[in-house]
Amino acid sequence: MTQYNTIKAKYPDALLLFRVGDFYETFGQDAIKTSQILGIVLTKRANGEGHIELAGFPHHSVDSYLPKLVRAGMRVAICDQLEDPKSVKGIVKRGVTELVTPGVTFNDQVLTSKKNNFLLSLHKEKEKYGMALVDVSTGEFLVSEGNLEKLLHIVHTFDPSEIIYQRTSEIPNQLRNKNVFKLEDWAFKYPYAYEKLTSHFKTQSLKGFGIDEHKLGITAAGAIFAYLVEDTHHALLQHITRIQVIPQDDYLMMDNFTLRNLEIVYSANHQGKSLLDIIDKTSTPMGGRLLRRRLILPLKNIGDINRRLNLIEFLNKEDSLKYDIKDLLKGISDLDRLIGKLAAEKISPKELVYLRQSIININEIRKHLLKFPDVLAWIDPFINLEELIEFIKNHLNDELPVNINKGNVIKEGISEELDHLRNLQSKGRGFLDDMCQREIERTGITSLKIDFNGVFGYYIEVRNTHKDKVPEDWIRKQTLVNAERYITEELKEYENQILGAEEKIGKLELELYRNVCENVLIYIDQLQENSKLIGELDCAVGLSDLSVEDNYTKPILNDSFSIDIQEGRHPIIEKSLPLGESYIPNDVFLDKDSQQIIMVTGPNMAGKSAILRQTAIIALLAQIGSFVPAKHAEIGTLDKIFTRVGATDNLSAGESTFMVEMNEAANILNNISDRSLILLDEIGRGTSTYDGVSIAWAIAEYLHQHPTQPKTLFATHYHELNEMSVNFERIKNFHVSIQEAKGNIIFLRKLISGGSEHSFGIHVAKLAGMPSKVVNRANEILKTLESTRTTQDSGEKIKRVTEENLQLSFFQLDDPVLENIREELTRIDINTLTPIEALMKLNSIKKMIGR
Ligand SMILES: Nc1ncnc2c1ncn2[C@@H]1O[C@H](COP(=O)(O)OP(=O)(O)OP(=O)(O)O)[C@@H](O)[C@H]1O
Repeated sequence: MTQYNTIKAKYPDALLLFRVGDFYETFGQDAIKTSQILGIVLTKRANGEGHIELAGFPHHSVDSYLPKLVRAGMRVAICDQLEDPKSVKGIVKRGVTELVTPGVTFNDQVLTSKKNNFLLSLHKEKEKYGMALVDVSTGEFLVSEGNLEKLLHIVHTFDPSEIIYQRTSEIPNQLRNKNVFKLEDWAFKYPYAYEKLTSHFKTQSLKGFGIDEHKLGITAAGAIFAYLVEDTHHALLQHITRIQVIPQDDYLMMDNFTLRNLEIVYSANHQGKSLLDIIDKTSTPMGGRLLRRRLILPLKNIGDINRRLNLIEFLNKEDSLKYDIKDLLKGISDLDRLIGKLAAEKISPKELVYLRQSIININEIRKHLLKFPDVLAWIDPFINLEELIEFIKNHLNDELPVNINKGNVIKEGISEELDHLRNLQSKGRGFLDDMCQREIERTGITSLKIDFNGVFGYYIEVRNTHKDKVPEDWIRKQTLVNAERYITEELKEYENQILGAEEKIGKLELELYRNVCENVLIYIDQLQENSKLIGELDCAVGLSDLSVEDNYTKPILNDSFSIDIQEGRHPIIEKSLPLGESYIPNDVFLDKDSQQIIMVTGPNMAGKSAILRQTAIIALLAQIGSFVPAKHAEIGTLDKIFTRVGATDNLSAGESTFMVEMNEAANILNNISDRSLILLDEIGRGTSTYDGVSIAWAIAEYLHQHPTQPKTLFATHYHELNEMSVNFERIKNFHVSIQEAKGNIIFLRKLISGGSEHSFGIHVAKLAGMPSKVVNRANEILKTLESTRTTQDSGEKIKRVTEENLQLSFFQLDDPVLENIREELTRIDINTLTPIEALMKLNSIKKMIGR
């Protein structure tokens, strides 16, 4: 326990797995947590005066238990026995060999194959943040700098599993619910960072990486090295071969709200699907991760986008080639992570087999592609790794065990010594059989046998009845009840050789295996390059399949300021419609100069939001270089997409819904550009009608008059906004059509030019099962309101309707009650009252009169 306490004191924030014999044990608070998370038994053991809690599991189960602990947000320090217990007297030396944290792990069970696992390091100076991101499992290493908004955008985009920051600085509120870890100040020093990075990359300066200017980013990156090497004991980082700046200017920007609202990588509800879920048909982890990255960082450069599109088009045409490639892709493992494990000396022989197979498949793909030289215009050539394949083939056996200790990894003919020892080992059994036979003949003891145990080694066993026939040169070693055990000189010598051989074979194989791994590591750059290309090719193959299966077309990207989509569809909704229903495609045309803002009105449930979102998603898919769900799409490239939806709840952030709505709208207005696409969905609805209409009107006006003239889709129930098109030439009215039949409505879901008069909200309330009393009363009020052309006097009208239709005469009531009711009624704002609130008000009025 003294040894345990000393080690534990060095890792107060981590859960310490303490190796004791064949078990990993936890003690005290760690044991309580471990037993809760893993559902294993918690025991107590006497400890000095009191008791200490204890929970443990067999060491071989660590691979299945460790991920559960890390997934539960634990930092786990693995403390191993550093020497062979057989070779020492007293307490065996122990030490922490690895600290596994949510953001630093190679464990396949903790990692998600199609998602990067980033660790983010933050360094703040004044109001500016330096950020560095590393995925230790794949070797990606990125830096960036910027204000809080940029930081939040990076966090949302890269979704780090863990954040490290300086002990003396404050973590922004918005990141408090993440796994955060404070690091000592010394780790965040620029000279330290510069030295660490240049010595890791073996360069004089960081100029070659284009990050030299990013002082804060470099400082944050240095802290990553401190954390990996000093804190978590991951010093073997050869697979981190470069550091890159996140070039934000190259990408189409979407803020957090937009990423969420368009359900790009996460669906809004648990059962739902995200855009990524719908379009991801990749076969490899590299392809899956790249597609995710592309979706959150779409391109702006038309040339780069077209390279991607042309590759998909090519694959669509070359069907049989695509089929062959897809088959080969399926046999390619997570090359990036295998390379990571190789560098960290954590790769098992079995995984080396996967690596070998992956390279073989890549080589086959390379050969296929060589037949089509045109492809080189769209994807860089794969590097020929035939030599490496040969090397692995020549050094390792075809079938390899999971664990190197199982042996039989290195091929015959590689090491003379190994072959000799193996020979000795395999001949061993025959030697013993021969000796046994010889001794039986010499002594006449027919039941004599030769065996082995851990205490005496090899021995000859003779039953007591034959004791008298034992020759003199045998040395007695042990007496049993019915038998005696002997050793001989010959047996001892054999034992020395054979036992030594086994141990030597183990050691030698391990050494040779490490050698092989080191030699494979020489090819790290080529392997990483091929892995990157596989990601790109896999993305293209997946998107090609998607375009064929779901009838997507190749978009045309240009420098114009318009978006012209014909028969566009919403890719997620079209996949989630009930059987038998098909998505109704729609045309959308937006142009900076002629049709800058489209005011979309139409009944509730008609499909207004769907049209807004599909327009953004189609543009976004086009800019990641994917075909799009439309008959025809011409997109003047966008640099920003903004979306705002009126009155979404954000109570958890401690802000009123309307405040959030206005905050976010303000953010849009302050950041627009001439290549922005803005979706405003019922903006203003979170306040009273008058305020709402006024704000919505003013926002639309502002966007119209803004020199950048950003393209905007504006869905609204404020039909008053249709009047804007009279005075604002680039605002055009459209509505989503419905058909009325016998008091019911049929949703046609077609976007048609012109405004609409009704919202049919009451009809939707009826569909939703609202009590008929409320529905009827709402219809009554609606009729009166509709007879009023202007909104100004509608309140008056409602009041009149209310007074005329009340069945209860106020004059029958006592005066104080009457006063209260009058007051209550005057406080009601009918324009913002929902049917449910109306019912509740009615109920409270009833209570006032004692009913
Ligand atoms: N073009 C379409 N084809 C088929 N179904 C559609 C289409 N557009 C929308 N829908 C269906 O109608 C539902 C409602 O659409 P949406 O949310 O866009 O309506 P809305 O007009 O914005 O409604 P509200 O004004 O109440 O917010 C969608 O969830 C989808 O199931």
